[in-house]
Amino acid sequence: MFVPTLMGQCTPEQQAYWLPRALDMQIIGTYAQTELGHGTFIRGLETTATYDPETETFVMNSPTLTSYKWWAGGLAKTVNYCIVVAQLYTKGVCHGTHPFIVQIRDEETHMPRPGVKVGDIGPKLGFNTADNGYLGFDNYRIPRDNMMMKNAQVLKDGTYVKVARHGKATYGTMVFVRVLLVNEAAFNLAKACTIAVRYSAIRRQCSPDSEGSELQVLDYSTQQHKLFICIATAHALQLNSTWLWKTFSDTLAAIKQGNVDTLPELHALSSCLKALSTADAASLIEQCRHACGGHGYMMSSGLPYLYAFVTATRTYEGDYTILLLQTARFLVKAYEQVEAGKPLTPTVSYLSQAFTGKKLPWDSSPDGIIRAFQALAAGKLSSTVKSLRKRLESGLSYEQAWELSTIQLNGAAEAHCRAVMSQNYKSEIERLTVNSSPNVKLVLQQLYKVYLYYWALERTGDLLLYTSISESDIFELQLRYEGLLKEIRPNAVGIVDAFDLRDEVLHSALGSYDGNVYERLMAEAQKSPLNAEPVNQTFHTYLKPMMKGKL
Ligand SMILES: CCCCCCCCCCCCCCCCCCC/C=C/C(=O)SCCNC(=O)CCNC(=O)[C@H](O)C(C)(C)COP(=O)(O)OP(=O)(O)OC[C@H]1O[C@@H](n2cnc3c(N)ncnc32)[C@H](O)[C@@H]1OP(=O)(O)O
Ligand SMILES: Cc1cc2nc3c(=O)[nH]c(=O)nc-3n(C[C@H](O)[C@H](O)[C@H](O)COP(=O)(O)OP(=O)(O)OC[C@H]3O[C@@H](n4cnc5c(N)ncnc54)[C@H](O)[C@@H]3O)c2cc1C
Repeated sequence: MFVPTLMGQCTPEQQAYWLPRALDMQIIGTYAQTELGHGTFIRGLETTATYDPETETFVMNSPTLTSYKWWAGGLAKTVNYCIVVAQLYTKGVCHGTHPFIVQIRDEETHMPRPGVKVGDIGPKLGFNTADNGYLGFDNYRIPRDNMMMKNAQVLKDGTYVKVARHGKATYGTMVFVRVLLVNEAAFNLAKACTIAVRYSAIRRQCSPDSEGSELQVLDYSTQQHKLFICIATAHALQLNSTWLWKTFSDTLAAIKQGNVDTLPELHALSSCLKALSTADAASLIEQCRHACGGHGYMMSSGLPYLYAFVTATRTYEGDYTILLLQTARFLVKAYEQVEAGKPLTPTVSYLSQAFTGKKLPWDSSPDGIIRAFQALAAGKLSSTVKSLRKRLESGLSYEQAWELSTIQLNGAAEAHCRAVMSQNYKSEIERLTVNSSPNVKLVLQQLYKVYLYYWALERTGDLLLYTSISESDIFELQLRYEGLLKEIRPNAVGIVDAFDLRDEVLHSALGSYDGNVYERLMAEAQKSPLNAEPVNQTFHTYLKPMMKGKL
């Protein structure tokens, strides 16, 4: 995050100075925004940077315990520079949060600079190879030039000048990383399902008839139900990530030309896609672990590491709930635009047809299911806005009415995101398989249908509310879904092999290409320190005296 922020928040002159040093790793940096007391609410950050025109420096201070920076990766022991997000004061006025480049350690000795308090925050659920740190300042001075001045400037005499065309321009790095995290979710989920599918082809358990041999667990319908949605979701996330990357690049190009019109839509999309992709990836990686039974619980399966790593992505760079609520803000505005007969931006354009007051006729084709997901999102949005307005009519303030409606707002944003993801999944497959063989097309479409049927069956309650789906339609969809799992089964191992992940990347005794699961599990077990000696010292110190009644 250090380098992208240098690129996004510095003037060309500042970039010319800092970027080569960072890219050559003459300096190592991190992004220190979150504090002990505040992560989500950026405007509530307490670290201060007060401009002193006499010395042309900013004085950095951490006025309270809760103002200490907390969490930045590499901060504890590795980095010597930081991007610090602090409340800017000049001429006695607070201008809100701004980013500053702050040297925290000596470039030669690596000792913390006087006035800097820095350390490690301690062990975490995962990410324990990263020294996430804390950081506090006591009247620590940095040169005026170290304020990142692309979007706002403080002149030598302390005059504050706003440059950016958009109020949230300084939040740009977060948007960028949210876009990258969708790709990261796809990659890690692909790893988990490669491990679980390969293992399920090796693992045999139970014999349905007394004569036959034990089945590969991959042959069980329930196992296919657990795993094939993981493969389909990895594809869906990968294709959505490519699409989102293009949307991001187009918006960035427009901003460079001075046009910020598409930023709100990009923010709404990157927020909900980051939220849903990280949450889905984390829960499906856990499902892959369940699919590997007891051996999935071994660290040597690789799955606990993956889960611990990915579950953090649901929180960092904007918590799941918070980001869905950002998308909900955008959706409520879109609803108001429909009411006012105004045009809508592309990803919400489906709303313009959606508020008919009638249930959408059910159609179980892939296009029909996408339209149903859109109807569901529109229906939820409409009910949410009704609740919001009812609360406003009862005399509540907008903020109070909004807060009471946030459960519904999150539901509407989730449904909208699922509809967007399904639509993108379909159009990207169509685009990418124009010249593919019929067999490749068939397999990709089978997976795509698994995604649609799975989520339609997960949301039958909502479909009953907002479409004309009947009990027999649901029954028929369930049978089609189960049939599809059997069609995919013969290709399942080939499909995960096609992720093309080397054993070194998977790092798993269960998921290696050669399938030598039991040999690898035993070899990993031999590495346990407890196996280094036949009798452990604890036997002599504790067990034996206890057994002899001498403890
Ligand atoms: C094909 C793809 C190729 C890719 C290549 C692949 C390579 C992959 C490998 C790379 C791996 C990448 C992995 C990287 C890992 C890095 C590790 C990261 C470690 C973690 C770091 C961090 O966590 S840093 C800290 C992050 N913190 C947060 O995210 C805080 C969350 N909070 C917020 O963002 C905001 O405070 C907020 C959204 C909650 C709200 O802010 P605020 O209170 O100030 O605003 P309002 O709610 O009042 O809203 C006002 C108005 O502004 C709009 N808005 C808010 N944010 C933005 C924004 N970012 N952009 C644009 N607009 C924004 C908001 O919607 C409101 O609009 P209205 O019009 O008024 O409604
Ligand atoms: C592994 C890891 C690495 C990180 N790396 C960095 C880093 O390099 N740099 C950095 O600056 N930060 C980093 N962070 C911090 C991270 O960005 C924050 O933890 C994250 O943004 C969530 O903020 P928070 O911890 O304040 O959660 P909180 O906001 O305190 O959330 C707690 C709960 O309250 C809910 N909540 C909060 N506000 C609202 C609201 N308005 N409405 C409804 N519900 C609400 C949330 O949904 C959540 O359930 C990292 C975090 C982790 C876990």
